[in-house]
Amino acid sequence: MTAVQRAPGVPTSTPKSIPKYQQVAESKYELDWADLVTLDLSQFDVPGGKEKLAHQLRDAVHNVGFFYITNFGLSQEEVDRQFAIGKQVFDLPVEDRLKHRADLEHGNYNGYRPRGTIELFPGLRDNVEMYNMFKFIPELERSQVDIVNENRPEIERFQRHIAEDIIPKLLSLIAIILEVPEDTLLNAHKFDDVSECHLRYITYRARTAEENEKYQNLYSKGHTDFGSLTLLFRQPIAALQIRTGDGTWKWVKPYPGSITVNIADVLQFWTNGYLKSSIHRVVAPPPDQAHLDRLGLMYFARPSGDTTLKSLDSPLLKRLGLEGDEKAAGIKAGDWVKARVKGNSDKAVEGGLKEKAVVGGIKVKYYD
Ligand SMILES: O=C(O)CCC(=O)C(=O)O
Ligand SMILES: [Fe+2]
Repeated sequence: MTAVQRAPGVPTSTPKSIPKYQQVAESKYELDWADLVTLDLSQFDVPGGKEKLAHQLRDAVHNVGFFYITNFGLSQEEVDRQFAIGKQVFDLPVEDRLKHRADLEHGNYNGYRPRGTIELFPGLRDNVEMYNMFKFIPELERSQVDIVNENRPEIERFQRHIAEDIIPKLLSLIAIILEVPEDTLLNAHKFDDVSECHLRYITYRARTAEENEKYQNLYSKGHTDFGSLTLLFRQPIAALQIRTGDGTWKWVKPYPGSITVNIADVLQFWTNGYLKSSIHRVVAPPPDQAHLDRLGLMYFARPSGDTTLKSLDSPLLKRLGLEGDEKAAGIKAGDWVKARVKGNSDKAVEGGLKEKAVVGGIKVKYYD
């Protein structure tokens, strides 16, 4: 394993003990769940396994943009330790987190994003807080709350397993689908390269029934993610919904031992739309969970900042006639992500924002 880079002043003492995290029970409500495929990543290294997984994934990444993975090499105990650390971070007085606020105004997500940064409707702000930890490499070092410093080796091991094992497997499968050399996408996602990849602790503070009505039950507007792949560790509080081709919303069921994965913008650009950066939103949980603060754990994979959004040279895309629209070719992936982060600070408009210019004349859509 690569040596852990320690930031100056990071204590090396044994971390203080943290209460075990207890995941809540699933909702009893039978919701309109999305039907998503599950990839068993333990099959990746068996002979012929990759090809089978790629075959299984093809429709999901092209038409749906969401799927589950299982057997990804992290135990529920290791995952729950991250939830436990995340809980400690959000249990701190807000002033402690604010000392490590991300420079959102310049499109930088590294650090704490306070509640209320996004205006969902005019005068109505969000209930989301995030603590984003970029890769622990010297160029991306920043100050952190003590609880993160104290548990840094464990957080880094977790983050590295995702970045150096799970993400490469998924990117290889996508390369197989696109009929490009298996390391094509991987080469743009090296751990030591500067990128916006991050591990995120996130919490949605519960709202009252009156608040939910005012907000039309919306916690987070329908959006696409900015980078290449998003991993959402199992979250038993139902709230995530994906938008299907016919414009209806389906709930994402939290299956034990799974991670929900979605395709994000950069993969869509690289494939001229063949891979679907799919629209999702977060809404108030069903009545038996609506009173609970919803803690989440996510990983956002994003390519090296200096790669561009130019589409890949892929035999599959050629056969499908999906080359050509090169509006995005000159845009750097890092600039795209920064512009989208910055755009989150824009004011809400009366009647709902439907479309917003990001960079290079390219627009994204938003949904209530
Ligand atoms: O909290 C969730 O379930 C999804 C959050 C999300 O879509 C995001 O942070 O981009
Ligand atoms: Fe998202």
